Amino acid sequence: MNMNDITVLFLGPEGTYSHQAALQQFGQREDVHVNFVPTQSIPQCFEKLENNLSIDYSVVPLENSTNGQVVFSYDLLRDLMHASTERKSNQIITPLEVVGEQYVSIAHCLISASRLPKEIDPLSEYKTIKIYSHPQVWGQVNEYLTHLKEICQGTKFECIDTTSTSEAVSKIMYEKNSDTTTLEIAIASETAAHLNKAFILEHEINDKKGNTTRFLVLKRRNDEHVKTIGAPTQDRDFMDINLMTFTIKQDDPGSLVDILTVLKDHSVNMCSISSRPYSKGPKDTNWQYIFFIEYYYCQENINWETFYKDFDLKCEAWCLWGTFPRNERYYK
Ligand SMILES: O=C(O)C(=O)C[C@]1(C(=O)O)C=C[C@@H](O)C=C1
Repeated sequence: MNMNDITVLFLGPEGTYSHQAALQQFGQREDVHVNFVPTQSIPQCFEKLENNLSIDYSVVPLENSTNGQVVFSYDLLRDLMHASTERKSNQIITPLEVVGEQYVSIAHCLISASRLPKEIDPLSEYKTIKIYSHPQVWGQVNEYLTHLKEICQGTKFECIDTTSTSEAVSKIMYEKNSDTTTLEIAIASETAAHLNKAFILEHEINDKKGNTTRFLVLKRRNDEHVKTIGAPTQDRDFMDINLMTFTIKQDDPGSLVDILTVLKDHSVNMCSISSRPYSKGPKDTNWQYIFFIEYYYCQENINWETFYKDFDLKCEAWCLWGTFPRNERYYK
């Protein structure tokens, strides 16, 4: 492999929405050769990037415009913060950082291994219909599945999780089902159907047209070799975003408000906030949370040094995941 090659990991196999995100981020590059490498799970996108120096980037889904957080990714960010031992005061320095974001349009199709006599009409003839897809998808096609169940009143439906949407198509194509009373179908993109030479029974079955998933681009922190890609630049029209996670002094009344007041006092404009359950160890009490915030990072009028000092005083622990340019697709 050439020194100028870069290797990008994504949730595979080819044809997933994560693959599409990786192509959008790196596919146009003419200065380097990009190797796109599929992996089997979102945890592997983190683990391999951290430990395998031949991997330069990972692209992971973060949130969907219809059904919200991709909890697998949120929890992996949380767990990595928790496992990291490098610390400056209350700031935790993780081995991975975020250097970019991507937005992919989600257009799910109902897919079968072979052509059915009449698109979706004959589905009611099956005793059982097994539908395979990535768990994130069920909340994106809820209304469609309800409608399908109404058409097929006598049919038993089973929704089966796969590691990705494209993997769902591979499953129905290559794992032969000899039971003629059971139909196995998948929900995935048109690209996944074409790559596997499968048949599309119905296009655009997601409940909301314009459904979009947001992805993060990760790399090893301070990896100079790949520093240039996705790093914030000064001469762009788009804003830079910071992603931060933090935990609060749980039993102090007003501790979350105190932290958010630091943003207000420094005129830092927050653009998202969410939380996930958090515990430091098996003996920890339930109902503790880690918070994820994003804010616009523009230099004008803000003294970032004092901002981070004040932030550090109010948090139990915090981690700055990186500064990255707001992707132009955000505005579409
Ligand atoms: O299975 C895929 O195709 C993926 O890339 C994963 C994923 C996700 O986890 O959100 C990506 C986009 C869609 O929202 C559904 C699934």
